[in-house]
Amino acid sequence: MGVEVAVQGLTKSFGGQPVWSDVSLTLPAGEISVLLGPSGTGKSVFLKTLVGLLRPDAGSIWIEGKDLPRLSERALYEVRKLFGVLFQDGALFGSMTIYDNVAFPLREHTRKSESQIREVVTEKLDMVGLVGAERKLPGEISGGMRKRAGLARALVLDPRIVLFDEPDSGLDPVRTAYLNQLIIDLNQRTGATFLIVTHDINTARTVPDNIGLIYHGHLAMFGAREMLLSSTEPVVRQFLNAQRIGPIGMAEEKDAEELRAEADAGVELPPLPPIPLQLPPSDGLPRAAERPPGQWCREHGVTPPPGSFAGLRDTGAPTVTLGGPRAGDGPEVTR
Ligand SMILES: Nc1ncnc2c1ncn2[C@@H]1O[C@H](COP(=O)(O)OP(=O)(O)OP(=O)(O)O)[C@@H](O)[C@H]1O
Repeated sequence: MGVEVAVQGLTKSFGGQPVWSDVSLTLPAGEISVLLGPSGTGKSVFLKTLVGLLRPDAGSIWIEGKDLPRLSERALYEVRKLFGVLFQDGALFGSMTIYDNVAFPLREHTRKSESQIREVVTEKLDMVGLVGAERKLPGEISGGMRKRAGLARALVLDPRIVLFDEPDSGLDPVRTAYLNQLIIDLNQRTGATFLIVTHDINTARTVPDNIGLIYHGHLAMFGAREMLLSSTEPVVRQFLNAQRIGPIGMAEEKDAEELRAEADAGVELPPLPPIPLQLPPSDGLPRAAERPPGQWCREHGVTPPPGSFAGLRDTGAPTVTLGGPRAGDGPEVTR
């Protein structure tokens, strides 16, 4: 099962330059959360800080009653075993076969015999659909396969928290859809807590239970997927709907003059698009943390954008679309 990660007042700077400050959020145990933000806002730094590769200047990261920044190196080493990390490029060793790459953490961190290692490696390669590629070198397989090999390696110690740094970067939309399905299925199967950094808006809209947005050195918002997708907060609305109109400029924040010019010209953000259904796991069962579509909006008195949750039948039973990256396209299949 996954564990909760509670971040409180986290602050990080390099050479006196703050990357972000006073970040507080809770990753609920076993749920999928996505972290968004313009380039360079420190999303990768956040992941590295969570896993203890970087020390924060201030703040706490509570996991199972332990505050990570306060731990000794030795204690931190133990807590790190709870984590699996999929780095941006898969971070595979180029001179090692896929098999040896995936086996690496087991050889480093466990006393398993080679036959036990073979069992685990084969299971994880099967999970990510890479059986048959064991003898290949990373340079001999596609980018999508390298991501999946990196994922198999991230899962090999049965982590309870998995961090994904842009798992979809460099992948075409179809491969991204497959990878997203794989992530949802792995979450369902392992029950681990997932945090995904992505720039892919479709992923952010359909995969997670929760969404966060880092902007201008702060966590602008973090909460239930429906909260962010129905938010009228300009930064959230601009980012989640991939618009040029709004406070985010090419080089971070627009200045007051640029914003005034936009207002004077009468340009406004377009209406919020409908909230899609969450992607379901392939096993046909509800997601572990699944809430009825529209529940958050109902409970908080928020009217979702028109056309939201398309595919719901009148009975209230959810209907979903299989096989595509976007819920709501194509034929409806009743679960
Ligand atoms: N080890 C480091 N030392 C000094 N500065 C660093 C270090 N690591 C990251 N930075 C700086 O921190 C800032 C945030 O970088 P980071 O890679 O976390 O951004 P990001 O939001 O993940 O960007 P992108 O979306 O483009 O991947 C950048 O200005 C970067 O140069």
